[in-house]
Amino acid sequence: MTLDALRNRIDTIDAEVHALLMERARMAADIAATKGDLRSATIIQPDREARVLKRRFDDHDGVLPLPIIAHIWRTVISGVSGLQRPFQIHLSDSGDGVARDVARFWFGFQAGLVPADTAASALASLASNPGDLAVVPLAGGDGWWTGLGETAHVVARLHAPGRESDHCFLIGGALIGRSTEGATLYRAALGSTGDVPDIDGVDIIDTVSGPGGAHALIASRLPEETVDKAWREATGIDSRPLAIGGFDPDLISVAGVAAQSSRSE
Ligand SMILES: C=C(O[C@@H]1C=C(C(=O)O)C=C[C@H]1O)C(=O)O
Repeated sequence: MTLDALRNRIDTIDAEVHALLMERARMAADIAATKGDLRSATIIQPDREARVLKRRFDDHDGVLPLPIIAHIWRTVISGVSGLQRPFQIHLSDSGDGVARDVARFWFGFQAGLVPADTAASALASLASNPGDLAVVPLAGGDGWWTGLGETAHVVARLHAPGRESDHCFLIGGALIGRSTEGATLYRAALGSTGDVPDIDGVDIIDTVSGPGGAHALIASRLPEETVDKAWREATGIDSRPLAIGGFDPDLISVAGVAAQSSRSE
């Protein structure tokens, strides 16, 4: 085939892909109408978004590396979500650009980013803008996650391709759907010694100690009651671990595989 003929074929494919994308985007209005109240946490649903993305990863077979597929779909999902209810992303960046990279990869360049000086101020912005999201790096160790609970919750653990050791948490305001699949995250009190218990099926993600005592950020796929009982037994503390969100470990591991495949190209 000549170059012109090949380019004509690309033009035809582009028109088809574009028309299908617009058809998907037009569905946003019907979907929002079905969901009813626009001020509800059903508008942006991290569980459904994760399932859509994982289906693309599972079906993937072709020459385009997975991170490109992930980025395209994340941009589309972000756009379709924004058509239902506009939102902004509050960024707590420790100066290394990790949170910004993660936000751009997962939400595209069209998403409005609002820089925040600290994780705490990004979370405070969610309290006054409950339909917004925040991207906050775990690194830094100031235990910002102790501020999660009523007005904000973890909806995903993310990283940008090629930066898979730099985890960020995606935090949703009160009007963002809660993740119910995968692992639940808890804020759990530690004893005065700060000793961290070793419990099967419970991962310790971070610890912090401050004026309010020592706390651990833990993740588990076990039922809440099981985590509560095991934690109380192991620490001897009469305090229920507080669920502060969840994330899908499978999603991040698939994205990790995606990142590796891009590096080996
Ligand atoms: C379209 C929906 O709304 C949002 C957009 C999604 C998408 O573009 O696939 C998925 C979940 C929601 O965050 C939906 O709930 O299905």
